[in-house]
Amino acid sequence: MLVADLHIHSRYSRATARDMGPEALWRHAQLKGVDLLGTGDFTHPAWWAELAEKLVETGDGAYQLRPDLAAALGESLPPSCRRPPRFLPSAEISSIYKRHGQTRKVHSLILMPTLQDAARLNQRLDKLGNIKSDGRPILGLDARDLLELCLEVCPEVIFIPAHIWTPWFSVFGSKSGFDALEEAFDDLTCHIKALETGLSSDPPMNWRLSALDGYTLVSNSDAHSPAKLAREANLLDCPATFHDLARALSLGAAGGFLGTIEFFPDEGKYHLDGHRKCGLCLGPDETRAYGGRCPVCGGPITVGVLSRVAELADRPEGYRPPAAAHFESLAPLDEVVAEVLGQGPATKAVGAAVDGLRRRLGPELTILRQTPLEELARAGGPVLAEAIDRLRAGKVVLQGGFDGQFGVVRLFSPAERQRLAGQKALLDLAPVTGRGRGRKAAARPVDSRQPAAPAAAPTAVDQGLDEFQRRAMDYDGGHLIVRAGPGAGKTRLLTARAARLVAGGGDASRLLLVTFTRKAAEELGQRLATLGLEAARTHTFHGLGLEILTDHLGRRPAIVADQRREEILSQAAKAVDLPPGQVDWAISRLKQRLDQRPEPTLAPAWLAYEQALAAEGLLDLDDLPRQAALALAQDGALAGRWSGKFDHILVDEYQDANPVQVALLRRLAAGGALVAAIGDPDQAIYGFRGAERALFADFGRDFAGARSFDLRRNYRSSGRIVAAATALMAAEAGREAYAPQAVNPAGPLVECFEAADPQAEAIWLAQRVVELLGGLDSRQVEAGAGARSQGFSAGDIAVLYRLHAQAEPIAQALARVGAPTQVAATAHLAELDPLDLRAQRVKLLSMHAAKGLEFPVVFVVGLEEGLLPYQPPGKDAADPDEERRLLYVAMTRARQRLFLSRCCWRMLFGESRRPGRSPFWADLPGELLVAHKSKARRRARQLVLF
Ligand SMILES: Nc1ncnc2c1ncn2[C@@H]1O[C@H](COP(=O)(O)OP(=O)(O)OP(=O)(O)O)[C@@H](O)[C@H]1O
Repeated sequence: MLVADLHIHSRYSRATARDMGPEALWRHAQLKGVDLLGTGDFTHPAWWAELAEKLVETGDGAYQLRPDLAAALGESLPPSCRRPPRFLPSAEISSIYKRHGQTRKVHSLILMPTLQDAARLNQRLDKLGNIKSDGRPILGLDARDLLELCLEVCPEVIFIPAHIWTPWFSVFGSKSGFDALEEAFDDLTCHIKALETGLSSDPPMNWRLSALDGYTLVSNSDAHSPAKLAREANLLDCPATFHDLARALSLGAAGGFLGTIEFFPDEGKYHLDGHRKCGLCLGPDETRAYGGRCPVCGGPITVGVLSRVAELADRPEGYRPPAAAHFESLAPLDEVVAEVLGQGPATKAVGAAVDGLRRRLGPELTILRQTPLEELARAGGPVLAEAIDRLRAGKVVLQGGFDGQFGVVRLFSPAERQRLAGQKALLDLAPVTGRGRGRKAAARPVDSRQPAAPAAAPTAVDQGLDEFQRRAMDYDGGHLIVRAGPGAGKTRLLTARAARLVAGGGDASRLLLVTFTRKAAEELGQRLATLGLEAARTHTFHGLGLEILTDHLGRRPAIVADQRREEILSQAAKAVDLPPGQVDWAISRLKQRLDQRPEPTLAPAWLAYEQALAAEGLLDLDDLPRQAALALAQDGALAGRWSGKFDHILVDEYQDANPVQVALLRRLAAGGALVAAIGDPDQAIYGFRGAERALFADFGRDFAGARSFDLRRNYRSSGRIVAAATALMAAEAGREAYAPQAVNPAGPLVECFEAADPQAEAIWLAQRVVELLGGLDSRQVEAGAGARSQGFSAGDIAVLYRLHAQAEPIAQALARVGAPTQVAATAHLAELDPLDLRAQRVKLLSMHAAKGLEFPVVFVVGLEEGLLPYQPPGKDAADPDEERRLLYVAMTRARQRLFLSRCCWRMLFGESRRPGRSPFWADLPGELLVAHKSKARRRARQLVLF
């Protein structure tokens, strides 16, 4: 028979013993009596490398410690315990994500046949999240998608939902789990063969759910130190190989799965309900009587495993399914000896006694389970024999654990213990009454499941457009321009208008939608497709230019490759003695206008650049819309074809238009197409690229007879966020009044933080993220983050900054707390793993890149002089009005929570600086803000921006 412990952690996981290395695992497995051990943490690159170096394949589907290492260590083991374990690559992954509108935190145990398979999985995971910062990585990947990925990498994978009942981090957990496996794993549920019951539940509790009948119930230690190995384990009657294990888990008894070694579930940290801070421990009935609220402080009671099982159970307590496997409840040997000796389990005396017992009798599990009582008495005295006899018979006194506090197993009553302390003998002791739980779960009727929270009723306005949006959607009297504030539903209006035009008899293929970025065009295209409008044309200005030019030339124009363009630019820059970057920017700006005329200082470079491109028959990207507009003006036949091509042209983000783009639109509309432009001049942030905000106001001049509409409602942000952002804009000198109105309630105050330095800012931010997510691991949960949970997932949070260089310390601080993080995707969508798009992570991106997006929670960092408005050294300061609009865009991305921060010290452009607050800070009304300040910290000099 084999003892298998499949779930442990290495020293690369948080809060683990330093000696959790392959050698110590090998040694302690033998002291405990474990034959087959999961390596734990194969996802961690350093641990994987150590395993690859120190383990060798057995040849039949498992691993063993390298013989030379084993030989060197063998001497340190008592001969009675020498039975080297085998290893299988294992890992645990924490998935934290939103599903069906709720934050889910689910842990999964994964076993792979070989380290090479593990490496292939790691490669994929590495792209989806941070697997380097912790042996048990946290990913924003749905547990179902994780299973899909594992199956893709290795169809034989063993995937086991871990400790399925723990409240905070499991598939059935009361705090963030599901009510059924199918809810979590959907179509892939059939690939799950086994469930790990965890320390706080034992098989009889699980037998109460008929839904679990088909699964093998496994138990593992989840050990963080060698001493805890095999505190729970599996008993197998099969060879110690991956495939035999997989077979046993899938077939149960028929495959050689004999049963499990269990903790008394009462000892687990979450067996009963309670509130540790208030010292309150409750049984399921009491929790219900208190309505789930702590009677001392009014906070939520942490509902433990017993209650949660009772909630989902469809069978009475005590039911035993016919196919149920055997199980034994034990306590660790050091705890038993500690009670016999009346000393703590970690004391020297207990350690020495346990050593002695192992030397004489063999591994700990053998002592606890199999050694005859007489032999135990001979080796350890009659009290020990009595203690182990009681343990085997389940005659123990239990005090249940609750809300993160371990329970207690006692083998002797207090009176017995007192007597023992005096006489060290047990001969005349009356037996303790049979195994009793501290509290029992009341049998609950089968149908007493809590009904699922009713989904929020859709409001009438949710289902469509409001009256103002509708008016703009329906208008067909000519050109129109819609001025709409942030969160006013511009995208919604755009697609609705397209759908309305087609529904009213329009031809979808004569509909053109124009956006500024490829990403926006792709998203819009997808939305239109869901409305059945695949035939509508969705283009960027560049894409449109390319099509028109292709038609004009009768072939696709050749576009200069990036590298060649750089060479040409640096040649051209030599003609004027300017840096190539500056020449690039100046040339690009010139090409945003039709009537470009370079300044004399730039003219030689411009000429050299244009001649070089022309000599090779190439165009650059800026040429596409520009040359297209020129071609339409010059080539009558072309103009004829294109000016009649569309009935309607819809343009998003019109405040970002430049003169070339407007010219192009005018030529396309010359045949009678109606142009509908939507935008928000307060969000014009691309002036530095040549966009001209004034074109918005000039729409009526460019498109005669245009009617203008105003959308003032803000559907996105809470009232205080809207008020703060509006005040920011209202402070701009000489600005016409424009006040969006929040549809949502006021919501919480905007939180502001003044940090000593970027590191302090990053740490503060990471702590807020931990709270918003309700804790990412059990330490954080037990430190109170769980109770402060606000129901957000990592994907709900964005951190926005002015310069990319600000991201680094924040990404590091987030990695330290284990938050799944993604620094602005640089890869093009097509290059990403499809799961990448689904992974839920805290997004770090520039304020510019956040344009058009929205997030429940937004942090805007670095509100300082020099950064906002941006003032690069030796160059002109950025336009302060445009910088104000940029902050406005950033703040208005937030739906529910907005955090603003700045640093009092920063290394910027190689200079140590003590920047004051951004001047915009003063424009935010104090009554909307709540301020925090960091304690003085040592400057983190290593944090250097540039
Ligand atoms: N009529 C409406 N009823 C309810 N919700 C709406 C309505 N119109 C828009 N919304 C919601 O308001 C939010 C903002 O909409 P959208 O992203 O289209 O705004 P936007 O005008 O493009 O904003 P921004 O310019 O700030 O990027 C979205 O969550 C959208 O679903």
